[in-house]
Amino acid sequence: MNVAEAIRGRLVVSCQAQDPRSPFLDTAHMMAMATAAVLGGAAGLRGQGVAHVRAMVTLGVPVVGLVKRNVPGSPVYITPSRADVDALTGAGAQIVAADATDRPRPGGERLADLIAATHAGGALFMADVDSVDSALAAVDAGADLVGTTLAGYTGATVPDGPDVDLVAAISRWCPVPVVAEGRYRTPAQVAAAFDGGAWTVVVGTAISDPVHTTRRFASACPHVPVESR
Ligand SMILES: CC(=O)N[C@H](C=O)[C@@H](O)[C@H](O)[C@H](O)COP(=O)(O)O
Repeated sequence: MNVAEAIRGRLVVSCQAQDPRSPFLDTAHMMAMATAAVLGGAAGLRGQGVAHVRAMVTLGVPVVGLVKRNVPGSPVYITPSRADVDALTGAGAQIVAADATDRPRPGGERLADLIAATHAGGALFMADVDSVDSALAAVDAGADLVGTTLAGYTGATVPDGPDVDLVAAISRWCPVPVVAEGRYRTPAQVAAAFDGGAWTVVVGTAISDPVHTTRRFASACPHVPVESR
Protein backbone atom coordinates (compact mmCIF):
# COMPACT_ATOMS: atom_id res chain seq x y z
CA MET A 1 0.00 0.00 0.00
CA ASN A 2 1.37 3.42 -0.78
CA VAL A 3 2.01 5.92 1.96
CA ALA A 4 -0.95 8.22 1.28
CA GLU A 5 -3.32 5.25 1.00
CA ALA A 6 -2.09 3.94 4.37
CA ILE A 7 -3.41 7.02 6.18
CA ARG A 8 -6.61 7.51 4.18
CA GLY A 9 -9.67 7.80 6.41
CA ARG A 10 -7.49 7.31 9.47
CA LEU A 11 -5.93 9.27 12.30
CA VAL A 12 -2.40 10.65 12.32
CA VAL A 13 -1.00 11.68 15.69
CA SER A 14 1.49 14.51 15.87
CA CYS A 15 3.97 13.81 18.65
CA GLN A 16 5.86 17.01 19.38
CA ALA A 17 7.22 18.55 22.55
CA GLN A 18 6.01 22.14 22.39
CA ASP A 19 7.46 23.41 25.67
CA PRO A 20 11.26 23.86 25.69
CA ARG A 21 11.30 22.25 29.18
CA SER A 22 9.16 19.25 28.19
CA PRO A 23 10.55 15.84 29.18
CA PHE A 24 9.27 14.62 25.79
CA LEU A 25 12.12 16.42 24.04
CA ASP A 26 14.02 13.29 24.96
CA THR A 27 13.71 10.81 22.10
CA ALA A 28 13.10 7.76 24.30
CA HIS A 29 10.27 9.50 26.11
CA MET A 30 8.73 10.72 22.86
CA MET A 31 8.97 7.18 21.51
CA ALA A 32 6.84 6.00 24.44
CA MET A 33 4.24 8.58 23.42
CA ALA A 34 4.43 7.61 19.74
CA THR A 35 4.18 3.91 20.60
CA ALA A 36 1.08 4.61 22.69
CA ALA A 37 -0.44 6.53 19.78
CA VAL A 38 0.09 3.61 17.41
CA LEU A 39 -1.36 1.21 19.98
CA GLY A 40 -4.40 3.46 20.20
CA GLY A 41 -5.00 3.35 16.47
CA ALA A 42 -2.86 6.04 14.87
CA ALA A 43 -2.18 5.02 11.26
CA GLY A 44 0.61 7.57 10.98
CA LEU A 45 2.75 9.89 13.06
CA ARG A 46 3.95 13.44 12.64
CA GLY A 47 7.31 14.12 14.26
CA GLN A 48 9.49 17.15 14.78
CA GLY A 49 13.27 17.00 14.49
CA VAL A 50 15.58 14.57 12.77
CA ALA A 51 16.29 12.42 15.85
CA HIS A 52 12.60 11.92 16.65
CA VAL A 53 11.75 11.16 13.02
CA ARG A 54 14.57 8.63 12.74
CA ALA A 55 13.24 6.83 15.81
CA MET A 56 9.54 7.03 14.84
CA VAL A 57 10.03 5.37 11.46
CA THR A 58 10.97 2.17 13.30
CA LEU A 59 7.35 1.88 14.49
CA GLY A 60 6.20 0.77 11.04
CA VAL A 61 3.65 3.48 10.22
CA PRO A 62 4.17 6.41 7.84
CA VAL A 63 5.90 9.37 9.45
CA VAL A 64 5.35 12.99 8.45
CA GLY A 65 8.63 14.68 9.34
CA LEU A 66 9.29 18.34 9.90
CA VAL A 67 11.98 20.50 11.42
CA LYS A 68 10.89 23.53 13.42
CA ARG A 69 13.61 26.14 13.25
CA ASN A 70 13.46 29.88 13.75
CA VAL A 71 15.48 31.78 11.19
CA PRO A 72 16.13 35.43 12.08
CA GLY A 73 14.17 37.77 9.82
CA SER A 74 11.77 35.11 8.52
CA PRO A 75 8.33 34.06 9.80
CA VAL A 76 8.78 30.60 8.22
CA TYR A 77 9.72 28.04 10.88
CA ILE A 78 8.34 24.69 9.64
CA THR A 79 11.07 23.03 7.56
CA PRO A 80 12.43 26.34 6.27
CA SER A 81 15.18 25.06 3.96
CA ARG A 82 16.24 22.36 1.50
CA ALA A 83 18.92 21.28 3.97
CA ASP A 84 16.14 20.50 6.48
CA VAL A 85 14.30 18.50 3.81
CA ASP A 86 17.43 16.48 3.02
CA ALA A 87 17.97 15.74 6.72
CA LEU A 88 14.38 14.51 7.08
CA THR A 89 14.44 12.23 4.04
CA GLY A 90 17.83 10.97 5.23
CA ALA A 91 16.17 10.08 8.54
CA GLY A 92 13.54 8.04 6.70
CA ALA A 93 10.50 10.36 6.73
CA GLN A 94 8.01 9.06 4.17
CA ILE A 95 6.32 12.47 4.03
CA VAL A 96 8.06 15.83 4.53
CA ALA A 97 5.94 18.73 5.77
CA ALA A 98 6.97 22.33 5.20
CA ASP A 99 5.48 25.82 5.34
CA ALA A 100 3.78 26.52 2.02
CA THR A 101 2.17 29.84 2.86
CA ASP A 102 2.99 32.77 0.61
CA ARG A 103 5.40 34.18 3.20
CA PRO A 104 8.99 34.60 2.04
CA ARG A 105 11.28 31.69 2.78
CA PRO A 106 14.72 32.38 4.27
CA GLY A 107 17.56 32.48 1.76
CA GLY A 108 15.11 33.02 -1.09
CA GLU A 109 14.53 29.30 -1.59
CA ARG A 110 11.34 28.50 -3.50
CA LEU A 111 8.64 26.06 -2.51
CA ALA A 112 9.29 24.13 -5.73
CA ASP A 113 12.93 23.65 -4.65
CA LEU A 114 11.85 22.04 -1.39
CA ILE A 115 9.34 19.84 -3.20
CA ALA A 116 11.98 18.71 -5.71
CA ALA A 117 14.39 17.90 -2.87
CA THR A 118 11.66 15.91 -1.10
CA HIS A 119 10.93 13.86 -4.20
CA ALA A 120 14.65 13.35 -4.84
CA GLY A 121 14.83 11.90 -1.33
CA GLY A 122 12.01 9.45 -2.11
CA ALA A 123 9.34 11.10 0.05
CA LEU A 124 5.99 12.79 -0.51
CA PHE A 125 5.60 16.51 0.15
CA MET A 126 2.91 17.83 2.49
CA ALA A 127 2.25 21.55 2.06
CA ASP A 128 1.36 23.24 5.36
CA VAL A 129 -0.98 26.01 4.22
CA ASP A 130 -3.24 28.69 5.66
CA SER A 131 -5.69 29.37 2.80
CA VAL A 132 -7.22 28.04 -0.41
CA ASP A 133 -4.84 30.25 -2.41
CA SER A 134 -1.72 28.84 -0.79
CA ALA A 135 -3.12 25.33 -1.20
CA LEU A 136 -3.66 25.85 -4.93
CA ALA A 137 -0.19 27.36 -5.33
CA ALA A 138 1.34 24.39 -3.51
CA VAL A 139 -0.47 21.91 -5.77
CA ASP A 140 0.79 23.85 -8.82
CA ALA A 141 4.32 23.61 -7.40
CA GLY A 142 3.99 19.81 -7.10
CA ALA A 143 2.80 19.14 -3.53
CA ASP A 144 1.44 15.63 -2.95
CA LEU A 145 -0.74 16.48 0.05
CA VAL A 146 -2.06 19.75 1.43
CA GLY A 147 -2.63 20.34 5.14
CA THR A 148 -4.47 23.11 6.97
CA THR A 149 -1.67 23.14 9.56
CA LEU A 150 -1.05 26.88 9.41
CA ALA A 151 -4.68 28.06 9.16
CA GLY A 152 -5.19 30.55 11.95
CA TYR A 153 -1.49 31.01 12.62
CA THR A 154 -0.62 33.67 10.04
CA GLY A 155 -3.02 36.38 11.24
CA ALA A 156 -3.27 38.53 14.34
CA THR A 157 -5.12 36.06 16.57
CA VAL A 158 -5.39 32.28 16.82
CA PRO A 159 -8.99 30.95 16.80
CA ASP A 160 -10.11 28.43 19.42
CA GLY A 161 -11.33 25.67 17.15
CA PRO A 162 -10.18 23.94 13.95
CA ASP A 163 -10.87 25.43 10.51
CA VAL A 164 -13.18 22.73 9.13
CA ASP A 165 -14.57 25.16 6.53
CA LEU A 166 -11.10 25.53 5.04
CA VAL A 167 -10.77 21.74 4.84
CA ALA A 168 -14.02 21.64 2.86
CA ALA A 169 -13.01 24.53 0.61
CA ILE A 170 -9.58 23.09 -0.19
CA SER A 171 -11.11 19.65 -0.75
CA ARG A 172 -13.46 21.19 -3.29
CA TRP A 173 -10.69 22.82 -5.32
CA CYS A 174 -7.56 20.73 -4.85
CA PRO A 175 -6.96 17.41 -6.62
CA VAL A 176 -4.64 16.04 -3.91
CA PRO A 177 -5.38 14.53 -0.46
CA VAL A 178 -6.31 17.18 2.10
CA VAL A 179 -4.97 16.81 5.62
CA ALA A 180 -7.05 18.43 8.36
CA GLU A 181 -4.66 19.69 11.02
CA GLY A 182 -4.67 22.35 13.69
CA ARG A 183 -6.61 22.63 16.96
CA TYR A 184 -8.60 19.37 16.64
CA ARG A 185 -9.52 18.64 20.26
CA THR A 186 -12.53 16.31 20.11
CA PRO A 187 -13.59 13.18 18.17
CA ALA A 188 -16.61 15.14 16.88
CA GLN A 189 -14.30 17.71 15.28
CA VAL A 190 -12.32 14.88 13.65
CA ALA A 191 -15.54 13.39 12.24
CA ALA A 192 -16.57 16.83 10.93
CA ALA A 193 -13.27 17.15 9.07
CA PHE A 194 -13.82 13.80 7.36
CA ASP A 195 -17.37 14.90 6.48
CA GLY A 196 -15.80 17.99 4.92
CA GLY A 197 -13.62 15.89 2.66
CA ALA A 198 -10.43 15.35 4.68
CA TRP A 199 -8.23 12.46 3.59
CA THR A 200 -6.74 12.18 7.07
CA VAL A 201 -6.83 14.19 10.29
CA VAL A 202 -3.76 15.06 12.35
CA VAL A 203 -4.28 15.54 16.07
CA GLY A 204 -1.35 16.79 18.11
CA THR A 205 -1.43 18.51 21.47
CA ALA A 206 -4.84 17.17 22.51
CA ILE A 207 -3.38 13.65 22.48
CA SER A 208 0.38 13.88 22.80
CA ASP A 209 1.29 16.90 24.88
CA PRO A 210 0.58 16.36 28.59
CA VAL A 211 2.07 19.77 29.41
CA HIS A 212 -0.51 21.47 27.20
CA THR A 213 -3.35 19.27 28.43
CA THR A 214 -2.51 19.92 32.07
CA ARG A 215 -2.43 23.66 31.38
CA ARG A 216 -5.95 23.53 29.91
CA PHE A 217 -7.31 21.96 33.07
CA ALA A 218 -5.15 23.99 35.46
CA SER A 219 -6.31 27.22 33.86
CA ALA A 220 -9.93 26.35 34.80
CA CYS A 221 -9.04 26.33 38.51
CA PRO A 222 -9.55 29.33 40.80
CA HIS A 223 -5.83 29.45 41.58
CA VAL A 224 -4.13 29.29 38.22
CA PRO A 225 -0.40 28.52 38.41
CA VAL A 226 1.72 31.18 36.69
CA GLU A 227 3.05 28.60 34.17
CA SER A 228 -0.51 27.72 33.09
CA ARG A 229 -1.76 31.17 32.20
C1 LIG B 1 1.12 25.89 13.86
C2 LIG B 1 2.19 24.88 14.14
O1 LIG B 1 3.32 25.25 14.36
N1 LIG B 1 1.81 23.58 14.10
C3 LIG B 1 2.74 22.53 14.39
C4 LIG B 1 2.99 21.73 13.21
O2 LIG B 1 3.62 20.73 13.15
C5 LIG B 1 2.47 21.80 15.67
O3 LIG B 1 2.88 22.66 16.72
C6 LIG B 1 1.01 21.34 15.97
O4 LIG B 1 1.03 20.71 17.23
C7 LIG B 1 0.46 20.39 14.95
O5 LIG B 1 0.18 21.10 13.78
C8 LIG B 1 -0.83 19.69 15.37
O6 LIG B 1 -1.79 20.63 15.73
P1 LIG B 1 -2.53 20.55 17.16
O7 LIG B 1 -1.46 20.41 18.21
O8 LIG B 1 -3.30 21.83 17.27
O9 LIG B 1 -3.43 19.34 17.13
